[in-house]
Amino acid sequence: MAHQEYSHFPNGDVIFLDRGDGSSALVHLFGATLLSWKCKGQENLFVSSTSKFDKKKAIRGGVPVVFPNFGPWPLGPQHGFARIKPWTVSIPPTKGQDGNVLTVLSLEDDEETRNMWDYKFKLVYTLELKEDSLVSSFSVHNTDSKSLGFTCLMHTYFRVADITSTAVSGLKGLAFTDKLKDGKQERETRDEVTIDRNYDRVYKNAPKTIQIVSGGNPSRKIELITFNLPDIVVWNPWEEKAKEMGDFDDLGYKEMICVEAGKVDEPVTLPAGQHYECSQTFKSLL
Ligand SMILES: O=P(O)(O)OC[C@H]1O[C@H](O)[C@H](O)[C@@H](O)[C@@H]1O
Repeated sequence: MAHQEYSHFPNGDVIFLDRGDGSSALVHLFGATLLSWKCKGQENLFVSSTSKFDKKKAIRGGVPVVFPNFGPWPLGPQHGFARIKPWTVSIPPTKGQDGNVLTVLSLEDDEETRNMWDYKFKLVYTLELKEDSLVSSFSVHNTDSKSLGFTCLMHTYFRVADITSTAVSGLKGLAFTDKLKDGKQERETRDEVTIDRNYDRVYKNAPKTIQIVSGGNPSRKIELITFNLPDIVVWNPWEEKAKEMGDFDDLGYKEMICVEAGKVDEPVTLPAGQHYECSQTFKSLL
């Protein structure tokens, strides 16, 4: 758990949001990666104990920000550069009169990003910690004089006590692409999506609220509420692929499920001077 504790990191690497009532969040400035979200003292995110934290490779776990490309990218690294850039704190964690804590991080184009992807942009990532929820708002500002196109996604690794008693509900009837079957298009027929092997599916046009329910000890029930992030990726590497990844705990697949809200099926085209707003909210129902 050390990688999810504020005291584990050198000054300046992470920021800590604390309501003082068991509700807290920890964000690493490398990739603006949310490492921890606790509600009533209970951790709800998974971070691999073998994650590198070398400020080169994306952090394996929490919520890395995927931008400007989801998946393999001919212009740069898989899932884009936002998750491997140092972000700036625009507003440090600030407690309001309601006890909620807000912070704002940002990332702008630089020589390195323009060498891969020749656009000027500004990303603004606002996190607001409430008693039983965390609201993460993401906006992409096109500060260039030409149109730009992108996909984006919040790559959330939810912690679960037991993957075999974990289910995602709200996906029934949705068309999905199975990335493990060469992008075959299928339709979900189950009320509750459960996982018993390597999964990598992109569900399209999901409802704005879905639920991740997991049993075992502790049990969890989390609502994922999205705005302008219509697609949901469900991923678990399972045993063999987890072992192949140098930064993934061999047995970690039993304790996580990635449920990733994104705008990935159809890219956003953003005219010069415009911005795109989207958000995801985690709400603990227990
Ligand atoms: O290993 P990474 O680059 O972090 O990607 C991890 C995973 O991210 C998403 O869930 C993709 O759908 C998967 O295809 C990919 O394997």
